[in-house]
Amino acid sequence: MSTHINAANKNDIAESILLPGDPLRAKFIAENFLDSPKCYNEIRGMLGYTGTYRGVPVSVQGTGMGMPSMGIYSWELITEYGVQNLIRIGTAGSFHEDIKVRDIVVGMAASTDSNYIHAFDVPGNYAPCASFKLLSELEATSKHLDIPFKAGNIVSCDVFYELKEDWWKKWAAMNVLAVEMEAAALYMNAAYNRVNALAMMTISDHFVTGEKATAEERQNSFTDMMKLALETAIK
Ligand SMILES: O=P(O)(O)O[C@H]1O[C@H](CO)[C@@H](O)[C@H]1O
Ligand SMILES: O=c1cc[nH]c(=O)[nH]1
Repeated sequence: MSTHINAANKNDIAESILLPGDPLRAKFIAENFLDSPKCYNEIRGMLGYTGTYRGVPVSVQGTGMGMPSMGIYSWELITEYGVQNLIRIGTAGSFHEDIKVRDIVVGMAASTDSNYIHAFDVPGNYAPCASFKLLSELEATSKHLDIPFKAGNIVSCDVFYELKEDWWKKWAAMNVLAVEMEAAALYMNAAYNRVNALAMMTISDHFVTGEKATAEERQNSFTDMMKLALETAIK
């Protein structure tokens, strides 16, 4: 048991885990994709489950919104439960016309406006990046399942409701693909602890066209991303 996760034993959580921000997305995945799922965490309603996917143990854990919350869950999963492969499956807002709502975007790197890096006291600007191992496995899975994704730099922001309407355009000018709120913290925690992390997001909002997915879609659909993540997790 750790401060925010009350799994009884270390072995109650698998070595590979999917991390949606929304705990009800975790429940949906457990109920629709895992065999014999068992709920190991209900603290704060941040649901976590372990089951098997095609015979291999896999867990799925809600992480909440924002870097402090992702920071807490990923740190406890890595340092107290020995999790080795952490795959965020989130939603994001697209900055580019050719990256559409329901497309899947993978963060090869995660720029950020947060100061989460202060915890590690590096003497310069740190570039949080994805695990090459997981990214290579995802690429193979994507070809096999014929589920495409776009990979590039994303940005993890602290503020969802920015006051300046065109705040995102400067990130878009640097070819940053999309915004979400957790990947950078996940990548930093994983790097520091020498484990593998990858963040993939389905586009739910579009900054250019104004299109938006519904809350229900963000919770229960986006199943292509779930399949890609599960197949990558069991490699
Ligand atoms: O859908 P999730 O995984 O929560 O991800 C995105 O959605 C939330 C904002 O609505 C933030 O957590 C952001 O990163
Ligand atoms: O952080 C996020 C997630 C989805 N859509 C956004 O606009 N921002």
